[in-house]
Amino acid sequence: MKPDGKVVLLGDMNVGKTSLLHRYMERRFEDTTSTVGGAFYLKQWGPYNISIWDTAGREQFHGLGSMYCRGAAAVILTYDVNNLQSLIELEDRFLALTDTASTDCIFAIVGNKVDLTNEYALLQETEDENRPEKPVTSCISTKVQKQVYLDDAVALYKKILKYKMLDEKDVPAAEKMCFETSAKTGYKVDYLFETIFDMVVPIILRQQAEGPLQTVDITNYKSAKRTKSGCCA
Ligand SMILES: Nc1nc2c(ncn2[C@@H]2O[C@H](COP(=O)(O)OP(=O)(O)OP(=O)(O)O)[C@@H](O)[C@H]2O)c(=O)[nH]1
Ligand SMILES: [Mg+2]
Repeated sequence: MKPDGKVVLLGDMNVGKTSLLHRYMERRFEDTTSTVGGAFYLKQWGPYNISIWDTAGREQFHGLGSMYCRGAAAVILTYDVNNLQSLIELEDRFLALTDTASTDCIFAIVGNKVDLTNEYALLQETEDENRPEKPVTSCISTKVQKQVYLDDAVALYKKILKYKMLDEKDVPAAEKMCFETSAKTGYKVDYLFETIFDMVVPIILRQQAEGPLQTVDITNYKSAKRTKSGCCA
């Protein structure tokens, strides 16, 4: 089965890429083990099958990153809001891996683990009451001051546009493409993936109009039905 489009999660080890994808696809937060290589889930979105690739953040697997990004319609650059270095790494180490992505690839920047910050209670209050998956109130009292703010992510988004030589008016606004999430509570996880899938559809249509997608290596295919997390060999 050949996916119609491809979304790739990139970012440093331990930022929560596997947990985000697991939360979205399996509706759960579980203990993970550090990813080895990469794995993908298939998500049906309307008439399209979108593959969502989880990659390994560990340095030793870095060489694989550009292979996973080949032909990608969207790249989700993930950092941990409590770890400034994880944002810096996105620019220093991961951005270059996206050179193999589709020319009209969209970029999202995602700060995960907001549940650990002292801002989280406030964020929850502003959440829509009718959301199907309301975040559970955490009882952890060891909240910390965030290390990375949305403005920092917006600044990175603008640097990406520069790097890609894209004009701000030709791409989605930075404010729309910078997200803060919690894989642990589910905060904004559906919103993140579904915003991106909607944006990927026109890219799929364009890719299909222009000819077949590059072949996707399915040796690491992970069925969406399987529940074991961290199983990426
Ligand atoms: N509190 C909190 N912990 C999280 C969250 N997301 C992930 N974690 C924890 O952070 C650790 C790393 O999560 P992973 O999802 O394995 O991170 P990863 O980015 O896939 O790491 P690599 O596979 O090594 O690249 C695990 O202990 C998770 O339980 C979150 O939103 N909140
Ligand atoms: Mg992982």
